[in-house]
Amino acid sequence: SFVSLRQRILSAVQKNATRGDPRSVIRAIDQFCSQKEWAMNVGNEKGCILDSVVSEVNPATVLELGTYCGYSTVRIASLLPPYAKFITLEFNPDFAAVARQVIAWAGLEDKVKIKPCLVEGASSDWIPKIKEQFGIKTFDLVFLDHWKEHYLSDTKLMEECGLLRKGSVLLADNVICPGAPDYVEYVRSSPRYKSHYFRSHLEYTKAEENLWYLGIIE
Ligand SMILES: O=C(NCCNC(=O)c1cc(-c2ccc(F)cc2)cc(O)c1O)c1cc(O)ncn1
Ligand SMILES: [Mg+2]
Repeated sequence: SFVSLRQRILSAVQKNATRGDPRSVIRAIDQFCSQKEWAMNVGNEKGCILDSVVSEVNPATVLELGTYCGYSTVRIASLLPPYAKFITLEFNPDFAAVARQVIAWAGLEDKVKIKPCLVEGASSDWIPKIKEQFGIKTFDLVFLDHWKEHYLSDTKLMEECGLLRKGSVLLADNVICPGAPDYVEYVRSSPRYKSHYFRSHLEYTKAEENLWYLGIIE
């Protein structure tokens, strides 16, 4: 019967990565997606930029919007300090099902140290509930990688829900391809944000892409 791309990615992880070794899970996905089939993981080039931002911010609270197969979830979770709280939201239940298994294979599900809490459902439904559900006041880091047309509305929603503070960092994937022009326009013209971008390429291709970094200054 037909095996979906997400299932083939999971099989590649289970076949080629070592249980409990997050780096081998990342390597297995990158090898599959560069040698066999393209998939919309953030990839290794942008992934190294993500790693450097996570290491610099050293966040106690992280929100990821758009889990997909859990590739960036594993990258982020493997760099977090033991006390960190990490929530990743995925709308698509099929993606979430694969991500749970990829995160478990990396050993991050079991580790007391970090338990990325994978929440299924629309970000706009979940964002207003996060404070009470997870006992989180504000996020030190938000990684936006979900529907590109929801970047702006979800950022405004996070502001309204008081989930962002002075010093919070937002990192957005795909501001060029597929693109989030309204989001870029809003944050660039807002006095609340100091923004700049990291030049990179669309995962597993040579197409120009940027990761858009936002520091909240007010
Ligand atoms: O979050 C959901 N989809 C993934 C968002 N991510 C993307 O769409 C995405 C796309 C691309 C991309 C780039 C070039 C190209 F030719 C095709 C796709 C790259 C990326 O790096 C992404 O991150 C989703 C799905 C659904 O059915 N319901 C609710 N949410
Ligand atoms: Mg992306």
